[in-house]
Amino acid sequence: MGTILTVDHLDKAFGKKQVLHGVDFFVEEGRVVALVGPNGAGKSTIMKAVLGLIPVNGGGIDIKGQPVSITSHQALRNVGALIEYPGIYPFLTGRQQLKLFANKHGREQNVKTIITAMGMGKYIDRPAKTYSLGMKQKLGIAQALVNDPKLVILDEPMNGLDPQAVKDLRDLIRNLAARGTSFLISSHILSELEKLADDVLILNHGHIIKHSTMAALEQQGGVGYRIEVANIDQAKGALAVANQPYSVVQNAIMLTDAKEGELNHALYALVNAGVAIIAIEQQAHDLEGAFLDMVHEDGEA
Ligand SMILES: Nc1ncnc2c1ncn2[C@@H]1O[C@H](COP(=O)(O)OP(=O)(O)OP(=O)(O)O)[C@@H](O)[C@H]1O
Repeated sequence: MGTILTVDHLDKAFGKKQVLHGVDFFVEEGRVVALVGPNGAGKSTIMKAVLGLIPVNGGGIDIKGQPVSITSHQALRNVGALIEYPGIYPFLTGRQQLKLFANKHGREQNVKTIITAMGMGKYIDRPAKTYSLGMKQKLGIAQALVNDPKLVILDEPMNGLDPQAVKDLRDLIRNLAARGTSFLISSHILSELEKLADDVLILNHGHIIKHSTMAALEQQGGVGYRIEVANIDQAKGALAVANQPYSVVQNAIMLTDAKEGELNHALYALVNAGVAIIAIEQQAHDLEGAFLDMVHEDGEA
């Protein structure tokens, strides 16, 4: 699989404020790439630049060998996007709007397919002014997908969606990616993208501070364990003697980011001290923690 999007040393300033500093990354075909970062990190600015919506001060954007800029939009024919708020015409129905966005070729079928895939059949023939926030968001995503683009750029697509809609959207994106569609998806909530993304770009203060696969980031997040004990004070004493770092939540010992052998070491110390162990649970990988550590180390308090 080749590269569909290359962002090369992108610089952007708004007035005197430098917002992007030499941003470099690429998106490969069929990959779902998460663009993650705190509020104001520059996620939307990158997306607007990739879509040729704002001028940049340096660097370049290339989609499948063609440059994109504020004056050069040819490469965007195969790109679908939802940036910030979906553009909705209140007096048109959802279906009428999708038809407006859909290319002439295969219009009827593409519109029907996306309505079914997004589960919008019940309300698609009502005027959009009667839609809830989540319905409008889904319509915006459907507009981005209706022409079966090769690259899809979605800024905070899960905003306003209920848990079922979030799951449906994830399934749809994974299916499209399996057929070769590439996605660049922003969020400041890493856990939201955990089940969805193949690759992660972490942006802080306009710098890419990490470009990694989701799998590698999960490893970095480390594994945690929760050890429930009968007597928490006795357990704390035993772990202190064994020099084992831990934290306490109610009547349980927590080992966060546990290195190999650490669980054994802690259990050995507890059993040796006669502490009754009631339960041991493995905690999910602490991705959010890994993300916050990286941003914090980079200088975001
Ligand atoms: N049109 C503009 N004029 C001036 N400053 C701007 C403009 N657009 C964005 N900025 C500034 O650029 C920085 C990056 O904004 P951007 O919207 O790209 O961040 P973000 O990572 O998408 O944030 P969020 O998670 O809050 O959506 C912020 O400091 C913001 O105030």
